[in-house]
Amino acid sequence: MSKLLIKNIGRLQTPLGSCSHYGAKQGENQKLDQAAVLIEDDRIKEITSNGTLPQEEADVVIDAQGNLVTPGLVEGHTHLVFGGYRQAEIPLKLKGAGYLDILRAGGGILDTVQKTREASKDELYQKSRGFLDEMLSLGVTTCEAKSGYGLDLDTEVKMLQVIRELNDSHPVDLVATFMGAHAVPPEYEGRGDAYIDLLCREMIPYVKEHGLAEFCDVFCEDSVFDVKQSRRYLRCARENGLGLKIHADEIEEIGGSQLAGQMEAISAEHLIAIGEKGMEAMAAAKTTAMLLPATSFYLGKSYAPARELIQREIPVAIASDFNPGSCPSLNLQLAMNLGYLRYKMTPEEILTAVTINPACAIGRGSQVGTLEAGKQADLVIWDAPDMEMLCYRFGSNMALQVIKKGELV
Ligand SMILES: O=C(O)CC1=NCN=C1
Ligand SMILES: [Zn+2]
Repeated sequence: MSKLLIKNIGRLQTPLGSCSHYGAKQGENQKLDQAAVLIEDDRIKEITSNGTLPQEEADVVIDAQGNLVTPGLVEGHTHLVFGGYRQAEIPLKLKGAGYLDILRAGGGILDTVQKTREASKDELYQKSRGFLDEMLSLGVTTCEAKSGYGLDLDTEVKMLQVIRELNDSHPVDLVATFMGAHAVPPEYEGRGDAYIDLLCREMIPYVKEHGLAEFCDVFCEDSVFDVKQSRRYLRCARENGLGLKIHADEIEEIGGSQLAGQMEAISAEHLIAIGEKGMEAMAAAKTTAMLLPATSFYLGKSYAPARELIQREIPVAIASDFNPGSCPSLNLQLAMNLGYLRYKMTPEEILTAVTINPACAIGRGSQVGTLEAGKQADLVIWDAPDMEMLCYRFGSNMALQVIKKGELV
């Protein structure tokens, strides 16, 4: 049994509990000064404060040098696994082409689909492993990853197997989401309903039977999948015992966030264009709003109404949305900065939004997302005295040391 002590923690800041926080609770953090954490194997054993230390001896001692310590960051929304890149879209965007214009012209997601179908599993594995190494160095200790660049069974399975193999081999814990309804593949062009039939008849049952994903996600958007198609796909996911997520109201408001609330989806993602009815439905269902501010930044779009979502007592999470098309940045710290500067969330609300709330939105709220005895020992020692400094500084990696399952990584 190994024992690790982290001492001289100037400030230990964490949400508490295993449930998502909303409304006034979005900003509720425990703040302990002059703290210490005793870790036994991969679990937190004891937390002390005000200069006292745990009684038990430790094998290894880390001096946090008076810095801030928080839970490891939980990245709640990525398209981590993909072939190729889409840097060629930038000149088009800068000339005014919209995200959906590029998709309708057969580029965008479908460009990545072609490159992902062509890529070998090992090539995808190595590339994604490199991204995870970088995310870990930024303080991310748990990460959701979606499929959705295959749009045929073989390639979707290839992507989900890459996620499973990364989860087995990399320190970062991964949670897989099947997103076969990311776009209509070329071979089904103009036949979206028939593709939804294929997803429901063949792909979702296969994914469930082989334990390849815990959630299903759909891109409910103008010119992609409408509410009717999204509902049919999510009903099939629910019948197969998979959790429900939905890319909703990213570009146009077509009713995705309303559908999320009506179906009691665990989360709805993007919400830049969310309206009154969508907020009402999500508030009633306590569906988590997974906000993606770096995508707003990159697309030059407006920002989701985070303050109103908090006011409506909808749980708010913040994620990177790392993907080759609408957000080629995996930096969750940047998303935190944008949460401060553009969503006008407080540092406490932001900490909740990148720890316990995304942990709950990917089914890991009882294991990670807070620093408490019994939780998994995933922590970050920051080059900052407090959360205000962490949200204020941007462009640098502020993570000094990352502890994953009780080990310095
Ligand atoms: O464009 C992409 O590859 C990722 C994306 N899916 C839905 N919105 C963005
Ligand atoms: Zn996304």
